[in-house]
Amino acid sequence: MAELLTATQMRMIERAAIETGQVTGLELMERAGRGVVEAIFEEWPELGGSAGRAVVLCGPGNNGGDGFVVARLLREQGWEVEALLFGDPAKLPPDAKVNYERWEGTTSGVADFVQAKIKHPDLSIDALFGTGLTRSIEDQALWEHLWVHDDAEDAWDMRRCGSGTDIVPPRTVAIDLPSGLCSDSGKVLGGAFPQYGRRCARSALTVSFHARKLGHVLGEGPSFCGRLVVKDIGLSLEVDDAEIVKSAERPSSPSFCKTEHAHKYTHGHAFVLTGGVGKTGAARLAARGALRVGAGLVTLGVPPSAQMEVAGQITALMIQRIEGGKDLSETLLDARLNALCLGPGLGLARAQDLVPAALASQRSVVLDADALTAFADETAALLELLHGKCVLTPHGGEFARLFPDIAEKLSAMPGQGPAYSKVDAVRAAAARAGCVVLYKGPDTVIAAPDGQCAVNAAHYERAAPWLATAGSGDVLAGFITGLMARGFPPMCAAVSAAWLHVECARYFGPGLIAEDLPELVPSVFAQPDATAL
Ligand SMILES: NC(=O)C1=CN([C@@H]2O[C@H](COP(=O)(O)OP(=O)(O)OC[C@H]3O[C@@H](n4cnc5c(N)ncnc54)[C@H](OP(=O)(O)O)[C@@H]3O)[C@@H](O)[C@H]2O)[C@@H](O)CC1
Ligand SMILES: Nc1ncnc2c1ncn2[C@@H]1O[C@H](COP(=O)(O)OP(=O)(O)O)[C@@H](O)[C@H]1O
Ligand SMILES: [K+]
Repeated sequence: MAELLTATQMRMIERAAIETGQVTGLELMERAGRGVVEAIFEEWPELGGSAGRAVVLCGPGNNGGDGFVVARLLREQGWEVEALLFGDPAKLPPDAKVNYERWEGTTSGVADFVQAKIKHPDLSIDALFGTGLTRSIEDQALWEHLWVHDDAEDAWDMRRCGSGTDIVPPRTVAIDLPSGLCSDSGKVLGGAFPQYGRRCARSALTVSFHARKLGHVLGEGPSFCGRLVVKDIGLSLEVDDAEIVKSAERPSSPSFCKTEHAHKYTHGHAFVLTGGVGKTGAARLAARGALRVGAGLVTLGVPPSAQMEVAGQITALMIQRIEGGKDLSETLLDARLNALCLGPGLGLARAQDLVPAALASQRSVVLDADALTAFADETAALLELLHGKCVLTPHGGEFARLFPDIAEKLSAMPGQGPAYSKVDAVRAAAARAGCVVLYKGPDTVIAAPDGQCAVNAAHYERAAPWLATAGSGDVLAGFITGLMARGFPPMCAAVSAAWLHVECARYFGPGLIAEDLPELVPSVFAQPDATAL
């Protein structure tokens, strides 16, 4: 699986490579700068044939050092380049200082920017702060220059008139991270000036090194990065760190494949509980999802009032009357019913009755939607009943109801970096719940109580905005239930289902509705090379 690194982990990898003599810090910086220039010409091939004009904003650390490498390499290609340094050259860290000296060009201080020779550059490069940003940017002159970078050309005028704040100007490049973004959380750390609000430099292209950082995929990060390119700088990823967060991808083991000689019960029997009459659609979507991911059998547990409604809507699915918790406990005496799904359209009263019976059975259980909300006022009681075979699938509102203190920490304005992230929050929630928690969103984070964690990012090449449609979360709950019925361990089921969910949406594209999702599973399964990006 691809790793998503924190700033500390990236530094560990870099340090290990330097200390074992594989490479010097200076060589890494050179490779980083070369990677940025390469990415720029890959992104805008039209810039390759001509000598353009570039402004490079360099910061006081190694991110600034990368900037000086880029400045030099562009100049070597005949570009007119102006470098601006925020900070004291004498205080630059050693490798950055060497590259400052190698630059041998004029370097203005950031405060002189208004006198800068190059107006409306072809490229504006943000090498101010990368993984070393630890606090908010308090220098107003610097902050205004970030705006100029962000606002290159006409966007500046539009913003001055108070509009166009979402416009991404052309050819702005961030080295490693857009300055102002916290590399571990994707939260905006930089610039808390009342007249500008809390903002971060927005770039059209972000070029990072070795691996994605968490801040590229979490929270607001993707909206500031533009396109994200990761360049190899020759580091190896052999870090034995259980803390490392993975990027969700197609499972290899257990895999989605079915063995040739198995029969339907080998693949498990999923049981999805529905709400009352007029409220059964969500559970039917989940059940269809469970069937499509390969559960051998799927049965809907319906209250008597909804029996006719459900019977008229299903074919391969089966139906079983479940009036209340007592019925459910009796039904679950059949040990073949091995994975349960409660929540979609269940209704709060019915959830309060059925969830304790479901959890007492010690089966694999997915709790979603109403099954979570029903316990908002008695979370302690729910936490008491949860066990290691459960998966909770809250969206933001449900998460805040179940874990209000954690949600508050997550939404607090960060003062210092690294800021408390969605990864921190979901890990804390999973540890408290003693089971897997999948917190939905374009940056879905999945964590287990032992700290394992994965992010299923629907961003960049994997953007899936059409998943924001009623009922798509119900299908996801069904996917997880179906995979658990098949014997996938909870964490693996949740990560695989989240990955599949986004792949289905990408396969369909615009116009997707929740009903389409289960029907797209065969197409995604048939694509051997659908990969995590
Ligand atoms: N690791 C690797 O493998 C590789 C890393 N590489 C590159 O190095 C970058 C990381 O470099 P880095 O650690 O020097 O941090 P960086 O982002 O330059 O900032 C630190 C400086 O900013 C300052 N500062 C912080 N916050 C501030 C604020 N709010 N307002 C004002 N100042 C503030 C801080 O000051 P201090 O906190 O020390 O007072 C310090 O001076 C990384 O992103 C990548 O581009 C590549 O070369 C390839 C290999
Ligand atoms: N912008 C988006 N990009 C990608 N996925 C999204 C986006 N918005 C929502 N999703 C996904 O869509 C699903 C919505 O689930 P949920 O909020 O429970 O809605 P519902 O209850 O209507 O099914 C989740 O899996 C979530 O991760
Ligand atoms: K930067």
